[in-house]
Amino acid sequence: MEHDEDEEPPLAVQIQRDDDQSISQQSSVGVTLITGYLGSGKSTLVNHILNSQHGKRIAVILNEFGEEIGVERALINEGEEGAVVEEWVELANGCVCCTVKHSLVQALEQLVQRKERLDHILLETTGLANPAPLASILWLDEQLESDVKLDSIVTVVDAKNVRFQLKEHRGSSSFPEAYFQIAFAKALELWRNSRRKSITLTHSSFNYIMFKPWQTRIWLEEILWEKKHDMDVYRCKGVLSVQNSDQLHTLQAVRELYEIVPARKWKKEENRVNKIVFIGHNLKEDVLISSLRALATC
Ligand SMILES: Nc1nc2c(ncn2[C@@H]2O[C@H](COP(=O)(O)OP(=O)(O)OP(=O)(O)O)[C@@H](O)[C@H]2O)c(=O)[nH]1
Repeated sequence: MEHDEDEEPPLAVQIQRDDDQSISQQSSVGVTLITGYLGSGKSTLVNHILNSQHGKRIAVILNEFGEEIGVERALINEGEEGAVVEEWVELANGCVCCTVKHSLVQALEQLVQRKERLDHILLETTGLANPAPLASILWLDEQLESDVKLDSIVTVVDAKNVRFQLKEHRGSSSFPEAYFQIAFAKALELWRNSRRKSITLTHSSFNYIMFKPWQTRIWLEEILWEKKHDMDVYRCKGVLSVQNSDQLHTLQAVRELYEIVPARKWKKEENRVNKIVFIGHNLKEDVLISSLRALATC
């Protein structure tokens, strides 16, 4: 091949780089996994983070069992200014550590591809999630590796009930979720000093009912305190439409402790619904439904 000795070599051209863009492409978004047993205070912690003045753009991924959808989000108040949550993703139909892994990966991919870059992602698991498979998704998935990274696993522990939760499974061949959640934690949040069955009371006929809070309290106390129907209710949570109130009320119970409190105003476009989730042993759906119906007709 002949070379023209006089030919000038091509000039090296400086590539103009948008520094901000290159930095943002290099750095990955941190994911904090918030785990902990049923009713330990995960949503309360998420609420606290979202309402703190940190100026960060945070997305929240909530994992709920199918029928709980909508309840969990109602229990987390978005900040007064409304801009604290950049994006909500609700993963339904199972536990994120087993059956909805694929949706989690998709949700993470979508979040990191957003035009507006996120500063952080909070992933709140169900109370019965084992964090190990989740940690491995966030560590090993090559496609995700460059965009998201596992920042930490925070396990919220209910100091009042943790001993009971751990003892309950002693001697059984399977480890309880509570063990795994604590074993994998980078940080333990100590709040408040076997598979369970979950029943969701949600029926179109309940949606037009406006409950009286004092009657609802009596109904709940009969179930939780007096064990009137011989059910072992570990956790109960829900949203209620209450008489003479424009506020959506939330119902929260962990064992015998419970509260029914106004959370926020019902939105104009929103249907006032009633939805209550029970988690425990020996739950009797027919008894719960009939006693709740009786309450509504009082
Ligand atoms: N006294 C007290 N109550 C708390 C504390 N943290 C949470 N709670 C209450 O415990 C109940 C359950 O709290 P959540 O934050 O909904 O618990 P969770 O872990 O998200 O519950 P699940 O999603 O069902 O697993 C609510 O009534 C909270 O108000 C705490 O530090 N002290």
